[in-house]
Amino acid sequence: MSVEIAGLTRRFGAGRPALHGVELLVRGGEFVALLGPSGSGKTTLLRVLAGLDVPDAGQVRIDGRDVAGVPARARGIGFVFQSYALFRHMTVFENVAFGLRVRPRGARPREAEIAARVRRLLELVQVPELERRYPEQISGGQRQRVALARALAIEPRLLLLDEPFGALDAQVRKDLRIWLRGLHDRLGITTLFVTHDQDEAMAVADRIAILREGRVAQFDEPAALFDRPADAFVAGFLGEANRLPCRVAGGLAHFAPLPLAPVPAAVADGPALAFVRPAALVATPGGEGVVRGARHDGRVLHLSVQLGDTLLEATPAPGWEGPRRDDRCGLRIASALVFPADAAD
Ligand SMILES: Nc1ncnc2c1ncn2[C@@H]1O[C@H](COP(=O)(O)OP(=O)(O)OP(=O)(O)O)[C@@H](O)[C@H]1O
Repeated sequence: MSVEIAGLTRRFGAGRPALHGVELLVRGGEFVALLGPSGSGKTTLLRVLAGLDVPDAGQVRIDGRDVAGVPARARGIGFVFQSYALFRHMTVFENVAFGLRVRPRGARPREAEIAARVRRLLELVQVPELERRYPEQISGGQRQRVALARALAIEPRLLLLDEPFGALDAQVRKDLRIWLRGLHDRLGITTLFVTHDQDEAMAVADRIAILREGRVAQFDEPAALFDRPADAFVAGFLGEANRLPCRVAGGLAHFAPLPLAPVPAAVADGPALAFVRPAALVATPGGEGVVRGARHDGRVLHLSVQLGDTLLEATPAPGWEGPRRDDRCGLRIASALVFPADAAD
């Protein structure tokens, strides 16, 4: 089911709106992550989509239909919010059955059908043996699976997940996100997923919407966001990057007084800011830099290099075996993302 969001604005009192003209077009069956700094409006956006909050302006269309005035329960949306924990006084079974039991009489399935559907869902989320337990008797990861089963019980057309794995440790999170993506692919439900975790967003989403101060800064595939950020905010927000003030003249960014060769820059002449990923800052033996730290992450070696007063994250050139602390080195920029300084943060 597609989701079209146009000009969506939500204010809470005076000051900057929580949502400030959000535009987003999510295709049916897509898995979209919403990523952004704290307070950028991610949760507010999900709440408005779910019908739990009302926008001051703008439109939400689900499968082409304007949902303004449609109450949450009638929207056919499943959600897993951190704040919507499982009901503690209900068993796992009753938690999952809840969404079906509260339906109006005419739309409510018969008891045998509810039971069959709950068991199918518990199989689907791989916790069929837990149906008689209470939430406090199962693990955090199992609770999240049950919460998801509860959200899926109403056969939603759209699934909204707000940091569903937030409280879990790193390995469980990883396992669950892979599993969630597989589940999404099997069921084909359009999914919007809020996360703080860039790696998580990159790993699960078809496309990522980067939110900033209540607006969508960029909405694109993970690799495109990384390689072709729309602005300095996105370039600095996603992944690691060295930020190097520079001056652009005639299509080249110059880094004086730092001893770095100029690089091509497609921006107007004037002060600018270059973002250089550590992998694109190549260190070679001998030169004006000094290796201050070397760290292996199991795959590649990361160097901290002091150049003048600046500490930069770099990568040794192929063939430079085992650079050590206090070694001298030179640096070469293999590629940079350059933005005019006045537009940069
Ligand atoms: N009920 C509310 N009353 C007043 N202000 C609110 C309310 N809900 C959200 N806000 C404000 O709206 C802005 C956006 O909040 P929101 O929770 O949507 O951000 P977020 O991106 O989800 O943040 P986080 O990553 O920290 O969860 C924040 O400045 C927040 O303080």
